[in-house]
Amino acid sequence: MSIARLTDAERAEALAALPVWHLREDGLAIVRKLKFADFNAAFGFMTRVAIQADKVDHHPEWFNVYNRVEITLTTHDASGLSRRDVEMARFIDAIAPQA
Ligand SMILES: C[C@H](O)[C@H](O)[C@H]1CNC2=NC(N)=NC(=O)C2=N1
Repeated sequence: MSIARLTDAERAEALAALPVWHLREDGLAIVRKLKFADFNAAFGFMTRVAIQADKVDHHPEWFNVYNRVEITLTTHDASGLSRRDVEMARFIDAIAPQA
């Protein structure tokens, strides 16, 4: 099912409210890097994100090495950013350890 891509104004507003995320160079995704105490903490976090992702049918692109996780959010069905990315970013920020 298709979902609307954010307008430039909506994207700017969303990013202003997500200060720990940055816009990917092509403007089609947002990225956040996280660091945890160890692999167990990183993978525990990823598991919680995975359960939420499946629940809302919106899945992250991510990369993990030991205690580091890099998350990219984009909406494939919109070929860019949608409100689903913003909602997922908010969920991630809510469960991420404080920086
Ligand atoms: C069929 C299924 O609903 C879609 O393919 C969903 C699954 N998860 C998804 N995840 C992301 N990140 N973008 C999508 O467009 C997307 N679409």
